[in-house]
Amino acid sequence: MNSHCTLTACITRGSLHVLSWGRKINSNMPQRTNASSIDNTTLSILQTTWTSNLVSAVYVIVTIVNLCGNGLSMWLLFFRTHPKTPSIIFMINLTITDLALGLALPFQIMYQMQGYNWTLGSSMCNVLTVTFFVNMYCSILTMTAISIDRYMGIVKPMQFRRANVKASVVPSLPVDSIKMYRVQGLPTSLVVNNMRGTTMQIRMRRHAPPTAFRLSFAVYTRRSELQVVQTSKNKRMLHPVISKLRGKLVVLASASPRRREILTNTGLRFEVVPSWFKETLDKTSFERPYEYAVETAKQKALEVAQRMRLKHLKNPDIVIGADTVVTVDGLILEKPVDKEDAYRMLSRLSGKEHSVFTGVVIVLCNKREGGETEHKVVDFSEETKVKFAELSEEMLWEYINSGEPMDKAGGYGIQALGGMLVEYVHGDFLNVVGFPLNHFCKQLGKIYNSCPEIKHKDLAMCEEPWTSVSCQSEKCVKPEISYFNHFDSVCKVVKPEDNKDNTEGFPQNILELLDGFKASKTLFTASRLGVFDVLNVSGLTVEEVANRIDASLLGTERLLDAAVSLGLLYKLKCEDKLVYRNTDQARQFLVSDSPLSLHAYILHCNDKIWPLFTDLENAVREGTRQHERTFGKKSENVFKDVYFNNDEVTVHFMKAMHSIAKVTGRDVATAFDLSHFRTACDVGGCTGAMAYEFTKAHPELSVIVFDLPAVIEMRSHFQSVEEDSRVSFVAGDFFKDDLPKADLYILARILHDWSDEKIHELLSKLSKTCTPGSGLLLSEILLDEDRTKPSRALLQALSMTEGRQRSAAEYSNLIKKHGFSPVQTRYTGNMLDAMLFVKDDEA
Ligand SMILES: C[S@@+](CC[C@H](N)C(=O)[O-])C[C@H]1O[C@@H](n2cnc3c(N)ncnc32)[C@H](O)[C@@H]1O
Repeated sequence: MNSHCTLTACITRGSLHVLSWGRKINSNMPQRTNASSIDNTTLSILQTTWTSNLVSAVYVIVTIVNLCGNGLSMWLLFFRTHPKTPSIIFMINLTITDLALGLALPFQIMYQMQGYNWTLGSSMCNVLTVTFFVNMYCSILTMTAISIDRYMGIVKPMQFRRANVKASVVPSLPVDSIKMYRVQGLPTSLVVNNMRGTTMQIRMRRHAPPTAFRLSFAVYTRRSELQVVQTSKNKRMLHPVISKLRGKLVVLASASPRRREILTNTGLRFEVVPSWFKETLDKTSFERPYEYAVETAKQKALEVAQRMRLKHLKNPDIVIGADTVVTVDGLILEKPVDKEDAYRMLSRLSGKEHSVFTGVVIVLCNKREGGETEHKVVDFSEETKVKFAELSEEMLWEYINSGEPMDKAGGYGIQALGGMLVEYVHGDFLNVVGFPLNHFCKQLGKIYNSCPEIKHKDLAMCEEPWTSVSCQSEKCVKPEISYFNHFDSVCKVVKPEDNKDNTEGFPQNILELLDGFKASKTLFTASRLGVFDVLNVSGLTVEEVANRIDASLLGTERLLDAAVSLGLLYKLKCEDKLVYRNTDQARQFLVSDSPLSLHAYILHCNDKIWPLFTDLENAVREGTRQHERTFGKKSENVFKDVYFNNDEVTVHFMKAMHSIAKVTGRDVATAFDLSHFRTACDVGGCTGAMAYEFTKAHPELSVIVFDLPAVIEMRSHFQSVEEDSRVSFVAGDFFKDDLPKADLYILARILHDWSDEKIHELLSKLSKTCTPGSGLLLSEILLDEDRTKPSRALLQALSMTEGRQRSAAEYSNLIKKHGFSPVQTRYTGNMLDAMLFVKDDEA
């Protein structure tokens, strides 16, 4: 593409020289004619005709080559080249100017053929003159810009990449060797050594199984220029075993966008539910590094399998967990915690070969009658050897400052900038990226081929034992109540596992959705009645619970059993009595005074959100807020009119926000390196719960919480032991009052409540307060770009007032308009994601 454009441009530009040369000759001719004899005049006329015909013939050829060449170029650049990187935009500019010239040339031909007689009037003459000059200047400027662009790409590759974050086609680089890495005979990556002795790994944008992608062309032009343009085929399930998963609820228990991309490219449909399991296993207790990776992957996958059942009320069929570690000199390197840690890791890797292990766990889930879920765990690991080039201090710091190392095992990402550090890769490239796809497909093949007609109920036939989720108590055991055994002797009972065909096409997920509201209300009611509080000390019988919560025996038994079925409580046989006990999660999140209690938020959902949902039909019909209909209150501003119109309601609302911020705040506060900020303002910071997480995570940071006066007045209800002097409070309205001065502004769960117009109002005020280099940290549930997930965000949107949920790109577009540039986006895997922006320099 590059060479093609340049060639057409050269031919067109060459024609201009011929044109001026022809003109020169011709303009000289008449002078000589005037000064000479008749014979000379005749000769001169003959020469003029001959020259003008020759020049016209050259123009005709140039016009044809120009229009065909540049037309083809345009088509390729517009429709066949993605993404539109800055280099491609330059090419498009160049092609347009050349096409404009090509379109003007026929007029020149006509002019010459008529013996340099212009018959089209002065306006047309002006248009053509302008076209010629515009073409010339645009071409010169575009070529200058291309030269600068390439200079930056070669001499300052890191900054270049940061400045062109969206560019994934590598700019043209001087190259002296190219190695192509293949998986099953097809290319997965190119490693390019350039003239400066550095190495660049060019990833294929789609890491699909081999045949799922197509390298459309890699042109090695003039021996020193490389352009790679790659297109991906429609996602199809090429591995037979992947198609066997069709219709199953497959879950990836990982927040890694790289694993998600690798699996997406197989054509597999799956949900992403990032694990909450913290990677804190003791590494020294594992003999080999891959055992650690496998165990971590297992814990992640099992945590998600259990949480989905309890929290999302879904029973996944398969949960996939993965963990990648880098090992060098007998040490296991995970993700660096800060820049210094990244520096230590990368300098260890410099000039050496290291191993990358990914442990993968496939958890097959089987729901048995009675609601219990059994898990079969299949695991494996994959090793790939990678050698780093010797890294200079400058290169190391440049790479660390690019921000890329922070969320990557070993502190580098081979598929991105980190590819430049790599000398060679032995083994599966995708394993280094984070997921050994080929090995995964083989394992799935083994599972499905050993149980060919695999269905939920048939999984039990597989050889390896199922592990049940069991009660941990020493004294208490799960009650053995086998109704089937009891009745078997008197009548024929068809057990679910005998009924081979009844689950095929059974709308399990729809039935679970139908029951979703019952499950929510069970949780709300148990919380409201204090069930989890009374069960926090020890196991109690139904009578004891009924007594303490002051409820009927029958109703309490039903509620407790429903809570057991939802995995919120255990029901145990203890010294001949049946007792109920909190599960670990209930103890941690549902007991009202536990540090991470969601109790207040659950009550808020019951009291404020539930009634709104009973009016959902009206909200959908009318597309408006339902607060007036539901609560009998007019609500121009939902905060002032609904939540803050009396002290008790204000405190309840604040408690709800407080409990969510306690659970989500740490991940938001630690999402980015904020070490260069000293003061922050948490705009709409409510009780300060989020602010405390920020001061805990960043010892140098002070945070001012800015919120409405009604909220700040009530903040004494939330004074806690962890309160520190670095958090202060200022009352005000962010639409009307000046914001406190700070280096960093935090907008956590603020923007989704407002329309684009209101957001612009707030951002414009914030932008005026900020100086260049100030930060803006946004925390929201970020929608996928196709706005189809996560459902938590989309369900929440149903009860919104004037706000809406947005994707990272949508938030970014709003914020960029106010002079901020996006630095990093982090999907925390927790309830809230985060994006960091910096204020640009004044233009
Ligand atoms: C959904 S809560 C988020 C609270 C907190 N940022 C968090 O993440 O936990 C929205 C907060 O914005 C505050 N707020 C709403 N309108 C405001 C305004 N005009 N000026 C200042 N604060 C406002 C509310 O009082 C509330 O505390």
